Amino acid sequence: MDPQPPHVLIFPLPLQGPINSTLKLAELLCLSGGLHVTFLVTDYIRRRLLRHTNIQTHFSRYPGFDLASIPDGLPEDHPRLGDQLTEMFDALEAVTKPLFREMLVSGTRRPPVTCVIADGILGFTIDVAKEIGMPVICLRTISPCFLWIIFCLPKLIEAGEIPFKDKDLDAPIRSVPGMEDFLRQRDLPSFCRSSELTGPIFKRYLTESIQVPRADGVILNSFEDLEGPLLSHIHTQCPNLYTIGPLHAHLKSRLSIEKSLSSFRSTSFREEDRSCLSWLDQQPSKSVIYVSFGSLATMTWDQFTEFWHGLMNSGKQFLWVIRPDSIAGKDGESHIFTKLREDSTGRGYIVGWAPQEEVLSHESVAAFFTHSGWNSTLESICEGVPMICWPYFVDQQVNGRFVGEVWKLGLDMKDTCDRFIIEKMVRDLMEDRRDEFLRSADHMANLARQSVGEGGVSRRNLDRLIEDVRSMSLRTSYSQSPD
Ligand SMILES: O=c1ccn([C@@H]2O[C@H](COP(=O)(O)OP(=O)(O)O[C@H]3O[C@H](CO)[C@@H](O)[C@H](O)[C@H]3O)[C@@H](O)[C@H]2O)c(=O)[nH]1
Ligand SMILES: C[C@H]1CC[C@@H]2C(C(=O)O)=CO[C@@H](O)[C@@H]21
Repeated sequence: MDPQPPHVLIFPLPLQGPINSTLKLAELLCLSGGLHVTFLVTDYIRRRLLRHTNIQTHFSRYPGFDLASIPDGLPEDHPRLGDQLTEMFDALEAVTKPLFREMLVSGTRRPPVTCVIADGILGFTIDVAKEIGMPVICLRTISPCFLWIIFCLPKLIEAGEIPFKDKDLDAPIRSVPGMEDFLRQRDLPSFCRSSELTGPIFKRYLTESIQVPRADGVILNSFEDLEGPLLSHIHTQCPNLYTIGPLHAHLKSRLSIEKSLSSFRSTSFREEDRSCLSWLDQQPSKSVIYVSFGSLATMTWDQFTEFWHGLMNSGKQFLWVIRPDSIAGKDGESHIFTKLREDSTGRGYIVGWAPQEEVLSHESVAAFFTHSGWNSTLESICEGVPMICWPYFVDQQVNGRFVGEVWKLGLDMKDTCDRFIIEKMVRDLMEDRRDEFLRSADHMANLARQSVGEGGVSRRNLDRLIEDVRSMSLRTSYSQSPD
């Protein structure tokens, strides 16, 4: 049989965070030339991408690119948010898995798919690929430090370190190699706490610790200078690692070489309020703290008021992203935020969704109050913006610990929400300890830039990934029924 032209089908977890970074990978593969790339999203996500982004116009420049979609088995009005996410995973398993298999074996994709790159939390994609003899590479859009904790879950259980028995959240955790000196109970994901150890999200991650090492390779959205010795630990589980991040910076670096290609306007499937950029233009240099907790995190009204008073009492200018669905019990009550904008006497500016990468690169932004989602963390690192971390769930707890304790790029405020602590941390980061954090933030930003630049390690790892995808495609021997 003649060798197939390499055709990669990329299947991200259908949520804003994972899609942001995976779309960057898709474009990097398109830029490499000679690869067909199918980006597979759910029908729900496709409609939102088409409504809120210029994805079709943008990718029309790549003849080998195709945006495909597949049902996720949920009703259109399902929130696909918060604690209903387990319903999303169940529906993907029950409804999407057989359709995904059919898509691969039916031969309807032209040219036939020769390699799958899928989010490692979607374990069924590995099962299907292995069943039909298709090469499969896992992409993990969460932090490598969290991925390593996932791989250590069996060890943590065996050592009796999870679930926590005495709930002393400052008690050290000793069963994660490479983190013995600084990991505490409170830095583990919330699903490790006894009430959730039998929950669906814990079981999903426990499965992941077995599934991901079955893949032919694992792609990490990070860079070797940031992760250091941790990668050698992950390597014991996944010998074929491609550390090619930060993906957003990597794509920006490649596009700057192409010159003729403008970068993607936005991958957000929420309407961005770009008026915040005009507000930032009116602020003095390095005078603003940007506050944003990602696409999934929510807070109570009490927590919101603590943040409001803490920010107002800090005396600093603040730009705050408050998604309409992010405050419990206040869903869609946007009039509250209009009034808050008036009450903040010009000190604060509130939007429902911001062009975050542009905000973080703006001259007036000095600090980032973040939930420590991995995309936000990398974006802040690349812009040299110090962080205050207020993690919500999954990888964010350990990300916040690495930012505060290991990389020294900011302060970790986890497990508290008090207006006086918020005020003090904002002042520390923007005044009293500003120079200390700026030095380490500038240094890490330079290392990030070098890793994705000409000759950089992430650049070389991407070249290896592309070569491996080509050679895997030559070996793809699974049988496909004719049209
Ligand atoms: O107003 C906003 C707020 C965010 N963003 C962007 O949205 C993305 C948010 O991603 P992330 O910071 O990773 O947070 P989440 O949306 O919460 O991402 C989920 O997915 C990530 C990657 O898998 C995980 O690391 C997180 O913990 C998980 O919550 C980033 O690219 C931001 O630039 C905007 O464009 N505008
Ligand atoms: C809500 C989270 C469950 C799994 C996803 C995830 C991951 O481990 O890939 C991290 O955060 C969110 O994107 C999802």
